[in-house]
Amino acid sequence: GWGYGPSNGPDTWAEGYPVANGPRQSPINIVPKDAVFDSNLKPLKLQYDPSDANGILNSGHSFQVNFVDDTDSSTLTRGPISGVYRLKQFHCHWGGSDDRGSEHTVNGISFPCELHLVHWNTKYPSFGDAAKQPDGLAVVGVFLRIGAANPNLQKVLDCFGSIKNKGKQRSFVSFDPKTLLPPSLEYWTYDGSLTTPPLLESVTWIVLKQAITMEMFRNLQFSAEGEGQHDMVDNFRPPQPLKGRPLRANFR
Ligand SMILES: NS(=O)(=O)c1ccc2o/c(=N\O)[nH]c2c1
Ligand SMILES: [Zn+2]
Repeated sequence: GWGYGPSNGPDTWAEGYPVANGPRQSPINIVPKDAVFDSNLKPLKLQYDPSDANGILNSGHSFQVNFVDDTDSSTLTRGPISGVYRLKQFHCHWGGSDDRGSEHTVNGISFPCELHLVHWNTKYPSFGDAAKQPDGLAVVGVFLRIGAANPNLQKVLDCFGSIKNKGKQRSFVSFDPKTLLPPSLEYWTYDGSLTTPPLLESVTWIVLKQAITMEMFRNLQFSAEGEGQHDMVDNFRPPQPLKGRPLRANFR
């Protein structure tokens, strides 16, 4: 299956997923001077219930913290979107060294890590259905830079010992993802896609301008137990062509 190695990485994905060359692919390189300030863009409204946290998994592509999403208890509203989007999961992408790892770049610069908070539009019956719609998903992207440990993110990283290998999962409860957000919620927004196969063009991207700090981790494996050591690093897709899409900002 697809991955991030030389034989199954991002440059090969178009073979199995032709949309990889589509008109609204993600991530992109963000050029702040090309962003258009839009005064109609509202502030983000994130309302999360920590009791919705429901386990942490090594998916073989990233770690993923899953949330119960059968009620409107953890939602994203306002911002560039209309309606109510439910939080389903968050995960990260990171590099094998501190000079790379994020999916979005800013003026061509990569961050060592990027956090994605994945939400789906409740006008559709499920995440799976929403993921097939042009307005189905909204992902909040947060850049992470090396610095002081974030005590809340540390709660996530402290689980990695028990989900080292692909397919491993363990309980993870009572966690508020809002604690992973920076003080400022100023954002860029554009229409894009999932950054992993199936690369569906269903994501309203909301990328925060301000980064949070973290102590870097690199102790997960792509491989299942007993399948050999394949360190989970460099699990990022490089920037894709903008193809004329507008990039908007809710700040000047
Ligand atoms: N990396 S990303 O664009 O945030 C993202 C979010 C949710 C996803 O679900 C996926 N397959 O079911 N891929 C995927 C990528
Ligand atoms: Zn992601």
